Amino acid sequence: MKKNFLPIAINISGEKILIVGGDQSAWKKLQILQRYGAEVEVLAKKVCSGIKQSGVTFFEEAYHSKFLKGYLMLYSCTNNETLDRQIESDCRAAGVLVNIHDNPALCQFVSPAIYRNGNISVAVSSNGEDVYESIRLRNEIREFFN
Ligand SMILES: C[C@@]1(CC(=O)O)c2cc3[nH]c(cc4nc(cc5[nH]c(cc(n2)[C@H]1CCC(=O)O)[C@@](C)(CC(=O)O)[C@@H]5CCC(=O)O)C(CC(=O)O)=C4CCC(=O)O)c(CCC(=O)O)c3CC(=O)O
Ligand SMILES: NC(=O)C1=CN([C@@H]2O[C@H](COP(=O)(O)OP(=O)(O)OC[C@H]3O[C@@H](n4cnc5c(N)ncnc54)[C@H](O)[C@@H]3O)[C@@H](O)[C@H]2O)C=CC1
Repeated sequence: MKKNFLPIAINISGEKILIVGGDQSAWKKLQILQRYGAEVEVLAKKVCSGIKQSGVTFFEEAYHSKFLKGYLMLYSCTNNETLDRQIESDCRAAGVLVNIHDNPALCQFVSPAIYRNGNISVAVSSNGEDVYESIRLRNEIREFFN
């Protein structure tokens, strides 16, 4: 079935977010989430030094569904599609909102390209169909405001 993603703005203050995966994609995702003050934790077999030095709580372990307790949402940034499928199904069972960073077919929600200025956020999403167009348009919006 074709997916339809509804743009919403969700409060993350006081909520915990888990990133699975600990390399460059996870690092980029962490930096975006931290701009919104999210309380992020990272779980990966190997966590890169940038993430380790950023001060977030991290677990250098293999993924297991037992980790899912207490999170509002989870972003998977692994390099393993079989694992991502497992994570998606575990999250749905546990009631944790799930995003698989490079696989819209497995995403319960997708991440927009964001322009932020104080309380104003403009979020561009392509229904998960064309991320490059979302980024291009966000960059035009940034130019428009600056
Ligand atoms: C579905 C979605 C899932 C999700 O992540 O939620 C998704 C999926 C995919 N991304 C891919 C590639 C890249 N994505 C980025 C970057 C971003 N991707 C983001 C969102 C989304 N990406 C969601 C859809 C959003 C929408 O609806 O439009 C942004 C906007 C927000 C964020 O990640 O938080 C963030 C910009 C952050 C910023 O600038 O602020 C870069 C550039 C980079 O990494 O620097 C590359 C190239 C990397 C390279 O190749 O080097 C591919 C492979 C495509 C292909 O090759 O064809 C897929 C899979 C596919 O499209 O099928
Ligand atoms: N680096 C980038 O900017 C981009 C990467 N990608 C894709 O995204 C994926 C991730 O890329 P990178 O961040 O470069 O990561 P990477 O491929 O270097 O590392 C994957 C991460 O997942 C962790 N991991 C793997 N199996 C695990 C398990 N069972 N339990 C816990 N953690 C596990 C690893 O320890 C590592 O931290 C790859 O598939 C890559 O092709 C896509 C677009 C851009």
